[in-house]
Amino acid sequence: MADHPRTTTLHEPAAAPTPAAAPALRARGLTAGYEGRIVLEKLDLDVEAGRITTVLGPNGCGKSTLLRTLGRLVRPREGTVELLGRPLPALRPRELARRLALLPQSPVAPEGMTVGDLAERGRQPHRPWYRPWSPEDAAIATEAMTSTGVADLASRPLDELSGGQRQRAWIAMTLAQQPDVLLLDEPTTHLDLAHAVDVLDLVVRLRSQGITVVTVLHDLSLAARYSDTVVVLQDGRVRAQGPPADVLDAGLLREVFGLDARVYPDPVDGRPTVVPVGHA
Ligand SMILES: Nc1ncnc2c1ncn2[C@@H]1O[C@H](COP(=O)(O)OP(=O)(O)OP(=O)(O)O)[C@@H](O)[C@H]1O
Repeated sequence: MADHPRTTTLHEPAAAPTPAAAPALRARGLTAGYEGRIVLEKLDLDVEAGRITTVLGPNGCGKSTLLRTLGRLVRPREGTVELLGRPLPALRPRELARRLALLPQSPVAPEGMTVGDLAERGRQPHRPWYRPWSPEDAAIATEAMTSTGVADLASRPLDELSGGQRQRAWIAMTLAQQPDVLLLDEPTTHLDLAHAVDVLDLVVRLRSQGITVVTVLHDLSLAARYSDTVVVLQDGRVRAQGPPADVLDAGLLREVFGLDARVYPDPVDGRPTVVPVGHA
């Protein structure tokens, strides 16, 4: 009997394409928080693959907690999270780190660590203990620094950089990790508008490489400009989710943020621009 040609092997799980409709992240009935405090309650969320999703909501509403739970830094009390169709608890730490990178709000590096050291750290999940540092690792780390504009700073210690340079160095580390899904918690904090736009332009480039990005932003107009989807949190649940133009209106901003605002469509692309007027 003739052999049938094999198109896939058991050793190449990545070759199996994710169905287009499958979300990159799926949370169901997610209840999570900290000792004595529930922050997210029975939250459901689908994050579309290959898109930019931005989580919005007032201070303390649980945006970071949501990102940390999606990234398995906080273990849910109830409910499930699936990453690319697989339950988070089923993933080994190294495998999770190859698929998902989380950049927290205020990451801390050991004293004296350079930008180059940090980018190299991103390669750790791809290097088993028995495999030495390879030219491929070096090329990927360099590419990550180049795409974030910090290659010239490779030998500089992080603690001698400006806030914007440091932020881009951390993003370089997550890129060297080559994740499918990138969670960025307030990546534009401390950045002036031009540098914030640089970081968000980079996020757009990552999307064009097929990376799913979930970010937290406070600037509603920037969120509207750069996001495919916005997710508005209130009382531990998703209050609204969809394209910015469908979600961000004056009524929602009043109810969720207690903000009186005028929302205008941009004359060029129709994306909403939020002009705050005062406290609602
Ligand atoms: N490690 C922790 N231990 C206990 N409570 C925490 C911890 N981290 C956050 N919280 C609390 O959980 C709630 C949600 O915090 P979280 O940081 O998720 O909110 P956030 O929406 O990201 O806020 P912000 O916009 O201010 O960054 C807050 O009441 C906060 O005080």
